Formats: sequence, structure tokens, C-alpha cells
Amino acid sequence: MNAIESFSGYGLEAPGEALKLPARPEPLAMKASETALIVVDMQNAYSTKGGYLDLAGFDVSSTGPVIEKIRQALATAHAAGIQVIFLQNGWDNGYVEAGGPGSPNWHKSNALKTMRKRPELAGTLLAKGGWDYQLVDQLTPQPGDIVVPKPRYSGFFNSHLDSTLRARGIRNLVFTGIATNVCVESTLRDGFHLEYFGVVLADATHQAGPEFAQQAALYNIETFFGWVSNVEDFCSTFASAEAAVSAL
Ligand SMILES: C/C(=C/NC(N)=O)C(=O)O
Repeated sequence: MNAIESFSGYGLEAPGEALKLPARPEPLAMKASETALIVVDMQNAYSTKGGYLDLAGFDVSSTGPVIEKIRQALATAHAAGIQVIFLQNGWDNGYVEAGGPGSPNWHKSNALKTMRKRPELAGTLLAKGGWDYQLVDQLTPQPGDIVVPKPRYSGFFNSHLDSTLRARGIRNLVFTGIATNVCVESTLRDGFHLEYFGVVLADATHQAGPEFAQQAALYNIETFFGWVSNVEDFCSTFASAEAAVSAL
């Protein structure tokens, strides 16, 4: 029995059967109705050539297979009745939400730094309304999916993510997206502190930086903050929830 199986709930009995997702360091029991698939920042900025990460010198040449894996996870989530949430990172086009020199974000954000270094890019990176900010064409939200804009690495800061999840009785967060070692890990860690169970589908994520950053993030998650699984196990686990939804 794992931690979730022995948990007695918080007054509301969620419908559906708890399924056991194979994961490291141990399988995780979760109900589709208490689970959200979180797609982190799958914007041109993070996965397309000519987007922010590419312009800032990070390698985005192998994000294609990640997009395909996320598509597979999305198909299963939709069919199984799992709430899908897209996080979208960025700021108003005047960059007020990015914070000025009084914010560490102004000093650490590589998007803001790149625009300061290359004035011809000013106003283009991660600005709402622009191509860089847009979700990639291959991952368009479907009716019923929720898009949560966020202005910092963690999806829980200055956003409606927590209230959106709590209002729906969601306690398990299945993470996909880019970057594993920045916004995925930041959001999963904050979720941990807010009592959400976080699991990352490793092959549906990609790091910003060298491969060791991916491995370090996954090690941290598996060892300290959550669980690590993959798309195939997620899809085969929730195929039975899918069957239950289509029988309704
Ligand atoms: C480096 C970086 C990562 N963002 C993310 N979505 O993980 C950034 O936003 O500057």
C-alpha cells in the first residue's frame, strides 16, 4: 500500500477506481477524477527554433519527440476524463509582470537578459500576443482544457493554478513539458509543499541546458519531491479509465 492508498480523502468520495501508475521509486495509486495532466510551457519560446531558448543558446534540436509524447499523453488524458491544464509562461507586452530591477526575475531571466543584450529582439520574447509566447501548433488546447498563464518559473506563483485545482478536487499532478529542470521542477516542488502528489512523465519532458540537468532534475524529483514515470505506462494505466468513461 502506498501513501495515497492509505489516505482517507477529505470528505468527498471521488468517483472512479484508483489505478496504480508504475513509477519510481514506487507505483502510485491515483483516480482519474483527482488527477490533472499538466503541460508546462509548450510554447514556441521553449521548443521551436528561433524561439527564446534557441536564441539564448540552449539546444532545442531534440524537442520534437517530446511534443509527440505529450500528444500521446493528452489523447489518453482526454479519453480518460483527466483534466488537462496548459501552463503558459510570459508577461504583458510592456513587461510590467516580469518585474523591474527590483525583482530577481529581471536579473536571472535569460529571456530578459537576451533582449537586453540584443535590442533588436526587444518586445519579442515571451510577450503575450507574440509568436514566441504562443503554444506550439501541435499542442492546441481542446474544449474543456484549461490554460493558466504564469509570470514566474513556478506555476503556483501569481496564477490561479492552485484554486483551479482545489476547486476540482485534484490532488495528483502528472507533469509533461519544458523545461524539466526549471518550470517543471519548480511547479512540482511548490505542488509538493501544497500537498499535491507530483509525478513527471520523463520522456514527455526536456531540460534547458546539458543532459545532466535532466538527470539531476529527475533524481531530485524521484528522491525528494515526487515520482517519475513515462508516457507508455501512463497511457496503459489509464486505458482502463478510458474504457470506463466510454461505457458511461
Ligand atoms: C529557462 C527558462 C525555463 N522556463 C521553463 N518553462 O522551464 C525560462 O523561462 O527562462
